[in-house]
Amino acid sequence: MTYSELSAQIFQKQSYLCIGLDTDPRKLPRHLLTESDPVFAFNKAIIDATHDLTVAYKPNIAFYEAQGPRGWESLQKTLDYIPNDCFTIADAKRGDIGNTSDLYARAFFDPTAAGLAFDSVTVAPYMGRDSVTPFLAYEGKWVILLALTSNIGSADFQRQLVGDQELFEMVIETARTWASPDQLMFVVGATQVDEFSRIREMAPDNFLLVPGVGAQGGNLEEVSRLGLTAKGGLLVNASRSILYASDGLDFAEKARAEAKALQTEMARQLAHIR
Ligand SMILES: O=c1ccn([C@@H]2O[C@H](COP(=O)(O)O)[C@@H](O)[C@H]2O)c(=O)[nH]1
Repeated sequence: MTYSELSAQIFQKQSYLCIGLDTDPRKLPRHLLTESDPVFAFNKAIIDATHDLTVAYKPNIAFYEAQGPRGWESLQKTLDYIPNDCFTIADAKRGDIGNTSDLYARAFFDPTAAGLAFDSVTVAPYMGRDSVTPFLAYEGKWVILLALTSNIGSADFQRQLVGDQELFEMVIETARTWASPDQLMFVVGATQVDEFSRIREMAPDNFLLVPGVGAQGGNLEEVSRLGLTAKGGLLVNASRSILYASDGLDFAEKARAEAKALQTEMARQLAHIR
């Protein structure tokens, strides 16, 4: 999906919601456990219940890898099931020396080489340019680079001064010379709202993937006020608060209600721009 297509989806659906498919087999409603693939059955029900309210789905790859080959199969089926009007994010946080990143990129971007067909993958910047550029070699595919993450440990390295900048600022400034906003987004935690204006100034056109509303307590209204652009420019993720709103027969209905509440607030915020 291109930048302008993603932007158009945001205004059409009045939503910049990204639903995180962090599907933990230990948290599935009991009635799904008799299905041949309970993880896929759960994801399918969540997608059916929410696809009109969300512009993106973000399976966190750890939840699938932890299931071995069966998990990869559930992931492939889930990806195939996501409607074409939704942007797809492999939240894998990859990045290694060039030839290894090349294979990571194939794994998430190249179905002709037995890989998956995601629109984007999250990448860690720590190993530098040659660890990131192999992902950018795929035209039309996106790198979502970790900049300022939502967790407490983000202070350990990302907030440290390198010269007169914090490390996350250097990541944003440098990575912007590697790719255009058509292929490069940044991860900025919703819990980092004090830094949002500064980040928006540094990356005025880049989409920001913002995890941390819902279970981590980030504030959607503030993130939106400081991060939205005339093109949208935000994908705000929620995972647990939507997926596990109920563990009963009504789980999909309750998930929709959670997604609807976020989308309603997003529509209200979108009315303030343009
Ligand atoms: O800084 C980051 C980067 C990634 N994540 C991921 O986003 C979701 C958040 O899940 P919630 O249940 O909505 O808290 C999860 O997959 C994380 O690995 C993040 O939280 N922060």
